[in-house]
Amino acid sequence: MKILVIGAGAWGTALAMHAAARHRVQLWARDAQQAGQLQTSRENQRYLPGIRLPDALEVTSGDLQPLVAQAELIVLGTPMAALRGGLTMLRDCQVPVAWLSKGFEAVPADAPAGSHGLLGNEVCAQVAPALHAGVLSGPSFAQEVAQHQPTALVAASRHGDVRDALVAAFHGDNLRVYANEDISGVEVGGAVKNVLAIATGLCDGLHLGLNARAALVTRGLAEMTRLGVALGAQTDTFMGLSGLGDLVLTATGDLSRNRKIGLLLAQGQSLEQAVQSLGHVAEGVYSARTVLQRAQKLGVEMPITAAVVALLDGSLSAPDVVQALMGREPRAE
Ligand SMILES: NC(=O)c1ccc[n+]([C@@H]2O[C@H](COP(=O)([O-])OP(=O)(O)OC[C@H]3O[C@@H](n4cnc5c(N)ncnc54)[C@H](O)[C@@H]3O)[C@@H](O)[C@H]2O)c1
Ligand SMILES: O=P(O)(O)OC[C@H](O)CO
Repeated sequence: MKILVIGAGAWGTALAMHAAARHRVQLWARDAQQAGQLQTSRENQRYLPGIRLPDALEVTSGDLQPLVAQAELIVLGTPMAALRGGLTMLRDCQVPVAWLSKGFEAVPADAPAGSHGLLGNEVCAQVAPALHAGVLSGPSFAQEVAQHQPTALVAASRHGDVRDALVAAFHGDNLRVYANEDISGVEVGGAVKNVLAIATGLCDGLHLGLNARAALVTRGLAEMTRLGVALGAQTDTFMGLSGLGDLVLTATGDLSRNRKIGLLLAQGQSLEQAVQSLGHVAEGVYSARTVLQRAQKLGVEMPITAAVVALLDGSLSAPDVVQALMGREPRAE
């Protein structure tokens, strides 16, 4: 299969490396200089330092149209902020398209009252309704996939040909890919776990203990499920790879960029300092407000998410966040 991966960050590169063992894969970087450096040095020094790119992987840049015209599967490996543009560019494609982004679109600070950001599949329905598209998600640190460590992913789409193409492209060699039709559930899991990982990073950075972290993960899963079900998702999806699976990984795994943001905030860094020192995208920072806005519109209670938003906004300090969550009225589980 001819696969085009657009975006040479950590995750796009790791999946392109993996697929190159069995398919013809082109990895496209928007920065020609970066593409040239990857192609000649055989290493993505910025995003996956120390890991050699397979010889078969072609790294390229420049005009995307000829590459798009030849591809049998196109994967958008960019952050959520670039998804709308990518899907708009690909809207007339006749081959399956998948994105790797996990989040909701951020709502600009100057957006009119009542506006809210969308999940990837909602963006796709707006800008490319005829596209056969889906998402590849699940618990997966790029670094571990690039080093061939065992990983399980979920390919979610309403279109069977997209699910099949993703399984054919990526299943094998220590990577299992499960198929799921519930794309909204899979996307809500992937977006909300990032926000919750900021909360557990903060919790661990403040040394609140293992009991507190387990409580955040469990009550966070309840929040995630409530929002997903209100958006039309299946409850079972949240017990799967993109729900509980990715929440456990991201909330507890020190490779997580979202968790690192929480840890850095606990050390007293400002949000700007934390984001800058990370050097990678932490989608929870941009999605948190949208998650809360969608929840409020639907009448869904998400106290942990609300506390993370208040922390990111600077309206609550780290100790105040703990007080706000622990001081809530008792309620039934
Ligand atoms: N890194 C992981 O372990 C991992 C795992 C699963 C999912 N994801 C998700 O994948 C998405 C990408 O994450 P990442 O870790 O690769 O990010 P990253 O910060 O490592 O890299 C982002 C890359 O996207 C590129 N980019 C940004 N806007 C672009 C545009 N308009 N066109 C082309 N390229 C553009 C940047 O130049 C950069 O190369 C995020 O939504 C993330 O949540 C990441
Ligand atoms: O590093 P994070 O926090 O963006 O998480 C990466 C992946 O989404 C984990 O599945």
